[in-house]
Amino acid sequence: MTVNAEIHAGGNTWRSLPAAQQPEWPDQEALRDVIAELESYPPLVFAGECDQLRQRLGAVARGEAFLLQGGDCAEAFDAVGADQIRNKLKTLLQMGAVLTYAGSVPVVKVGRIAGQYSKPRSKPTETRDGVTLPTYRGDSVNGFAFTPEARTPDPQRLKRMYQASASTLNLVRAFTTGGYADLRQVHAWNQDFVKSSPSGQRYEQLAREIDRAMNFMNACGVDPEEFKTVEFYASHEALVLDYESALTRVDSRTGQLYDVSGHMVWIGERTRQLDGAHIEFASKIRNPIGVKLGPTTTADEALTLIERLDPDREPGRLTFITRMGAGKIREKLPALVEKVTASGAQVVWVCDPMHGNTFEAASGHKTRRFDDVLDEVKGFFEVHKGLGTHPGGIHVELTGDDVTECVGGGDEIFVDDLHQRYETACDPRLNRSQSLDLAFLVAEMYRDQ
Ligand SMILES: O=C[C@H](O)[C@H](O)COP(=O)(O)O
Ligand SMILES: C=C(OP(=O)(O)O)C(=O)O
Ligand SMILES: [Mn+2]
Repeated sequence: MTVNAEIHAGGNTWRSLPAAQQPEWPDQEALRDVIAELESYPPLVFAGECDQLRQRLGAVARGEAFLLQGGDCAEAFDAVGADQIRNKLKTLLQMGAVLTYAGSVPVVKVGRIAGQYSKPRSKPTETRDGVTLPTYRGDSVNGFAFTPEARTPDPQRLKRMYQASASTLNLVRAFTTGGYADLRQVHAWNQDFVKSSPSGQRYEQLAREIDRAMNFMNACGVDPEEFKTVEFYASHEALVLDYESALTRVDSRTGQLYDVSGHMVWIGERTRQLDGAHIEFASKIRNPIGVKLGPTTTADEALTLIERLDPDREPGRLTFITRMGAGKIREKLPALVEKVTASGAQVVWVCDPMHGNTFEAASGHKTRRFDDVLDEVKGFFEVHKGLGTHPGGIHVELTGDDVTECVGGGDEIFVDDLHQRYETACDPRLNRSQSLDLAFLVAEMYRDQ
């Protein structure tokens, strides 16, 4: 074996360990063919970009920047269109502008985008009217329609995941470097929104202030081209390990392994077993890694995760994304933060205020209350303030479209409205107005910190 082949084999050590939440592909030979094809595809990201994001996250870990990570719960193949991608990006850029300006902090912008196609589920099957079928596991695995054909896992979908990720990332790169994301467009992102929404009007006020600040900087001689491009990164849950490891490559510069399916990947609450395949896989790659931590996480588990994933204690390598629920965060988070801090590790602490606050409305819709989301973020800030640690960022499920999936917000959505535009393939997302509301409130919390 050549040195590189040996190192690459290191990317497959997970295969001997139990892997939770993997699809039951009916045809193993078809799966092997797909993996071989994926292995021949070009990388979606460059390892150097992953390093750059790790450095940016290092600044977050040191308390010098804030992470904004957001996007769909589950991206869908039929939503890979210019309008949807632009709306999501625009929402994240607007939130980033609010946080940077009103929170006075550099914001590292990372989408749950261009790869967020695979879902862990709480049940393996779904029953409707006495018919039981495999549960929907994301467009990378099976179809959302409730038919035996759609719900049968099909490995060909992994190739569509790659293609959908590539198209999405291509447009995101075009927008963020080609002028659309130019800070001087700060008003243009809001044009369709300002009249119809209170948060849009509040944003417009802020955009005017940003304009004045930019005019001031121009007058001082700052080159306006400085504002032209935005650094934006792609992230997703590394769930289907056959896909992730097929896209894991040896970096020619360093000889190290990178998962080139996205800049950052995270391990979910349901797959973070210390002796499981997902943590093993993540331990072998150099990308920045996130791990979701739910309310049952013990401090010892968090410390072992650090040993496994960040043995060199490198700020920016490991992000803990806590998702405790509004009712539990104040009780559960302090012990984790205290013990991790005492161990000398410098992780990024991020609040996912979505996944601990999901409930089913009487109508049957899975939903979340904006006030619970906000309360969890508040609890997160309170805990970090109390301990003198840095509240490093937020991780949210959102979309740029005016959906009615979460209740509450300044432009209030009521439980009775949920059916109007409920479009998510999995979890309920904040719509654009709710996302902007959240950004303003988080900016205030950050400033008060
Ligand atoms: O983000 C995803 C969901 O939280 C996860 O798939 C669990 O959802 P479920 O309980 O509907 O399966
Ligand atoms: C499944 C998800 O989260 P968690 O692993 O925290 O439940 C998710 O982020 O969509
Ligand atoms: Mn989700």
